[in-house]
Amino acid sequence: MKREDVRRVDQIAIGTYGISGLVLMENAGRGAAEHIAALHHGSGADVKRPVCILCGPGNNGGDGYVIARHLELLGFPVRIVSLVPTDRLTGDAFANAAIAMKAGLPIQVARSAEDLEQLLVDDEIVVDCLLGTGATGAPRGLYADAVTVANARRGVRVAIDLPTGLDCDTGIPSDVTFRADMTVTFVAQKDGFSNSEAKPWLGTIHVVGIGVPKMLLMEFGVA
Ligand SMILES: NC(=O)C1=CN([C@@H]2O[C@H](COP(=O)(O)OP(=O)(O)OC[C@H]3O[C@@H](n4cnc5c(N)ncnc54)[C@H](OP(=O)(O)O)[C@@H]3O)[C@@H](O)[C@H]2O)[C@H](O)CC1
Ligand SMILES: [K+]
Repeated sequence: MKREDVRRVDQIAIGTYGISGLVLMENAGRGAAEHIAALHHGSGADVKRPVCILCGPGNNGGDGYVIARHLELLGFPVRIVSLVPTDRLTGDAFANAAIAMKAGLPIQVARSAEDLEQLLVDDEIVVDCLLGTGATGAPRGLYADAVTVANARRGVRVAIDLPTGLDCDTGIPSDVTFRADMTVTFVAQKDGFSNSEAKPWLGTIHVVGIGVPKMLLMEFGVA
């Protein structure tokens, strides 16, 4: 699907079908958490690798707060690094950040590249909830820093909905693009994911359904 179509599906699911955006976000985050947890089984060790979730200013970041809550339930040590103060979040993202805060999930705010250098460490699962379908152009400022630092760390990288920096309609990566080992994308594959240029940045792709009715998916030709 094209970026604007998947955003339209989101709006219709909420506006016409009456599904709460919180329900869509919960389905997205829970589905993503289950794929991240499945990464662990291969290692055999019963110690679960710590997970660091990088959250941006929008609903892609909002997914990260849901992912954190579900991964904690699955036994993973989780922490959230937000690139914005949580009171800057709005809507469903703010709602889930507030739940995460009340639930005692560790949240740190990164305000500079230096902060990010200290906050991101090796041997973690790093989850990219920085920018999703709301991104326009190459990652700017602190978002570019976060991608650069995350790519430099030794660990497993997971992109949520799309790797920050990758244009999901064309598959063309920016100079600074999150190099994911796995991408969990919502509703349907994004058209750009079929571009071979995108492969090094996507890793293994999983599509997670978020409860959008089949009738609506059929209208957009994805069911
Ligand atoms: N049906 C679905 O697919 C669902 C998707 N979900 C998730 O929601 C995101 C889309 O969320 P949205 O809030 O629309 O957008 P983002 O989270 O991607 O954030 C975009 C904001 O980030 C700023 N921005 C945009 N481009 C850049 C850039 N190049 N560099 C830095 N910052 C950027 C911008 O904020 P401003 O204040 O600067 O305008 C954008 O507003 C989707 O991807 C899914 O993960 C739902 O959770 C479930 C349903
Ligand atoms: K992302």
